[in-house]
Amino acid sequence: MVFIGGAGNMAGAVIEGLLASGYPAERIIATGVNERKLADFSARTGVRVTTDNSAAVAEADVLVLSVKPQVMKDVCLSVAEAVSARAPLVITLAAGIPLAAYRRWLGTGVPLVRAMPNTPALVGTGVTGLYAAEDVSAEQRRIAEQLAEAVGIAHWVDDESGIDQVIAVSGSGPAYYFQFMESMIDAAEKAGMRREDAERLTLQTALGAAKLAVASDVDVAQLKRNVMSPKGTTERAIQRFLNGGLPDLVERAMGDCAARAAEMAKELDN
Ligand SMILES: NC(=O)C1=CN([C@@H]2O[C@H](COP(=O)(O)OP(=O)(O)OC[C@H]3O[C@@H](n4cnc5c(N)ncnc54)[C@H](O)[C@@H]3O)[C@@H](O)[C@H]2O)C=CC1
Ligand SMILES: O=C(O)[C@@H]1CCC=N1
Repeated sequence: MVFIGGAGNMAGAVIEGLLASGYPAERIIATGVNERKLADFSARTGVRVTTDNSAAVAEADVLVLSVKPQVMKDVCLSVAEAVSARAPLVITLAAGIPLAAYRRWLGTGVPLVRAMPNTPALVGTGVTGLYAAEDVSAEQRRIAEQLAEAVGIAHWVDDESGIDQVIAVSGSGPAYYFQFMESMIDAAEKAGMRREDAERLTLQTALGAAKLAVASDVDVAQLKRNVMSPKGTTERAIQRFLNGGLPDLVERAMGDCAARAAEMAKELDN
């Protein structure tokens, strides 16, 4: 399996998640532009690394594209010949680039899957949204799904636009929770707690809440009510969030996120 941009944040998280799930390091090649960064990544993970994208593609059965959207076109054009010659299953992780763009850049005969993972793949708790073009075989879909499931859960969408909804929920979602944790840590520190204590308590609380929600039969609204004693402390805090418009703010932020994905697609210069 070849990852173009393999030592980056997202591909690096997927690769490390794959290795932790038992995938052999010698079957992975990661490419990049920064030799030092690649050497560090190889030393840490044991995967093969190279700055030569086309040479790596020549060995690929599965090719994962994980460079920034802004450089994706140039990268695809530069490996198009190698991709046609090898005909690997191509899985792209990029936000905001429709499959139609890859067909223009790589040619029409290439089996294409869009995957939208998230960085908790690094610890095996990722979510990966998947969308396959019609000409992708059942076996190739299974390969993409296995890759996703090695690092967390997989979620297929029927329409390509569904990927933008996945971005708004789970692709970008970890950052929403990190923002919330950061705000809690800052507030606790301001109130007088030592920062390291504020971090420890905030992170364990986030972990506990997520674990409880996943393990529980009741929905999150009920779990919230279970913490709120009538006229108690939690009720006061939740009231502040509601008065401050948190639900509407979350809805608008997620709408902005999905809209940005659609906007990025329009910014492509073919
Ligand atoms: N970071 C995230 O949480 C998520 C990112 N994505 C997508 O993943 C893609 C990568 O994002 P990140 O990992 O965050 O960015 P990143 O900047 O951490 O990684 C991109 C990597 O590509 C390498 N690169 C740049 N030009 C190259 C070239 N010509 N050939 C080979 N490698 C090259 C860079 O050195 C870098 O290591 C983006 O398209 C993004 O939309 C998708 C889901 C979540
Ligand atoms: O912020 C971004 O554009 C990427 C896509 C999803 C998460 N990070």
